Formats: sequence, C-alpha cells, structure tokens
Amino acid sequence: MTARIISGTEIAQKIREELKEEIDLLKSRHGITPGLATVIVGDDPASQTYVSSKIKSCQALGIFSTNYPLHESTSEKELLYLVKTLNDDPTINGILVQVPLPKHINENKVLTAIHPDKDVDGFHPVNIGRMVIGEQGLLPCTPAGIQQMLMRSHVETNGAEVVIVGRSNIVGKPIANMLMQKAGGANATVTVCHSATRDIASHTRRADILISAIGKPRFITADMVKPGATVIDVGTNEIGKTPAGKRILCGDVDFDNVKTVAGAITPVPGGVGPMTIVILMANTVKAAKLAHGLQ
Ligand SMILES: Nc1nc(=O)c2c([nH]1)NC[C@@H]1CN(c3ccc(C(=O)N[C@@H](CCC(=O)O)C(=O)O)cc3)C=[N+]21
Repeated sequence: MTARIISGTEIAQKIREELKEEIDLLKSRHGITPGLATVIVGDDPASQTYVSSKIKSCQALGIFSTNYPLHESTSEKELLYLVKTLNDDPTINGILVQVPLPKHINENKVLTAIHPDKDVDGFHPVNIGRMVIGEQGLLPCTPAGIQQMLMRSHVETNGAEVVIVGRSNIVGKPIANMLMQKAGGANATVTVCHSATRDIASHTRRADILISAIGKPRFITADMVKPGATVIDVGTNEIGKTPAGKRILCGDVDFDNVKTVAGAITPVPGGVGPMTIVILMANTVKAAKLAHGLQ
C-alpha cells in the first residue's frame, strides 16, 4: 500500500486562481490594488529564496509589492522606523518582516510594532489572541495553509487525534490552537510534543493526523506512524546542494518509508511550503479589503 500524496503545489494553484478572480474584481469594481511590503534584514540565502518567491507570487496575481532588503547591521531603531512608515503608508496593506532577525534586534518588539490590521503573518500578539479565542483575524500563514490542505483534501478533523511535534511560535503553537477550535474550526483533540516529551513515538503512534514542525531531517520514521494516518511535513531542511548550487531539501519525515504506512502524506518540496506563500497572498487581499471596509 502507498499513501495518497497531498500536493501543496496543486492546492495552492487552485487557491491562486480563486484569488486572481477576487483581485481582478477588487480592481475593476473598487479601484483597489492590494499591496505587500517585505522586509529582510541580512543576507541569509534561505530567507532570500522565500522572499523572492513571495515577490514572484505577488507579480503573478497583480498584488503590488515592495521589498526592503536591509543590511545585517541595521539597528532596531531603524527597523522600527521603517515599520512605522509602512504602517502609515496607505498603498501598503500587508507588512512581512522575515524572521529570524539578527540577534541584536528584539524580534517581539518589531513584530508588535506592525499594525495588527497589516500583520499578514499573523504574528502580532493581538492577532494571536484573536486566533486563540476563535475570532476572525489574520491567521499565521503556515498553520492556515495546513488547515486548507486538510479541508481541501477531505481529511476528517472532527474528533480526530492530532499530534504535533514542535512548539514554535510560528507553527506548533498556532496550529495546535487552530485545530482544537470548535466554532468554524477543526474540532480535533490535540497533543503537542517537544524536546522534553518523554516518549515521542508513543504519542505519534496514536495520531490520526501527525504534523511535524521541528526542523530535523527524517526524524519521523515509519514505526512512529499509525497505519492509515495523515502525515503533514512542515520541515524544510537543507541537506546539501546540487552541483549547480540549488538547495536540496528534505522534510522532517522519512518520506520513502513513511509513505508505505501512512494513508496520506505531504511531500517536501511541493507540500506545506507553497501553501504558506499562497496564504500570505490571501492574507494580503483580506487586509486590503479590511482597510477599505469591505469585510
Ligand atoms: N515573517 C516570516 N514569515 C514566514 O512565513 C516565514 C518567515 N518569516 N521565515 C522563514 C519561514 C519559512 N517559510 C517558508 C515559506 C515557503 C517555503 C517554500 O515555498 N518551500 C518550497 C521550496 C522552496 C525552496 O526550493 O527552497 C517547497 O517546500 O516546495 C518554505 C518555507 C516562511 N517563513
């Protein structure tokens, strides 16, 4: 038996088509062009790859985008000043500051400075609070992308045992909250494992839906997966480079072996990554509508 592959590339393509229609209508009916500002501090090559795919995606959809590549030595004060300028700029509906930031900058301070209505990453404490109480707001991109993948590939979440490996602020914690939500939510039973969990496999083997977001190549092996389970792999670990210099990516899941046990599985690349980017586009459109009182 081999698992059904849940293609993030295909689902993201479908969502892009829906968004394109919505953006065209916003332009023709309301004269609104959504705008996204991306800010990247320093020259981490992985961050640059992500930001450039975000920019390409904006161009394909007709979202206005401006990128601010800042030097590694940029001060916290300078970055806060840029955020304030973007908060006050009416052509910008969404602001994304790529994380992690250099160590001399207080990340939480910067993320909190972004206006919550322009926080297309869903990282502002106000949006995190809204998410926890199940109120409409801007949801973090990777967790919202996972939820769309589950919904659109008809994976039953109601009453399901979900086990999440990893408790980061950008994936583990928010996805746990979203999947346990009742009203309009997934209504699942959620367990979160982390580095102090005593026996991770004893938890993962109970999972109907297993989500790994720890950044360790092939950490989830076949013996840790319940037969027929849905496995969502959030890892994008670089394990080497091709002779041409292209990054070779590997997920947190030992894909070749796990796919013989699982019922459904997401690949890396082509799984959660493309979903993250399309949700960022969707959040930018949502923020633009919000800014013009259309939602
Ligand atoms: N403020 C902020 N928001 C983020 O959303 C954010 C961030 N900072 N910092 C880093 C992480 C990571 N992240 C990814 C996005 C797309 C892919 C993606 O598209 N991956 C492709 C492969 C891309 C490649 O070839 O490198 C795939 O999985 O198919 C991966 C990772 C967003 N992040």
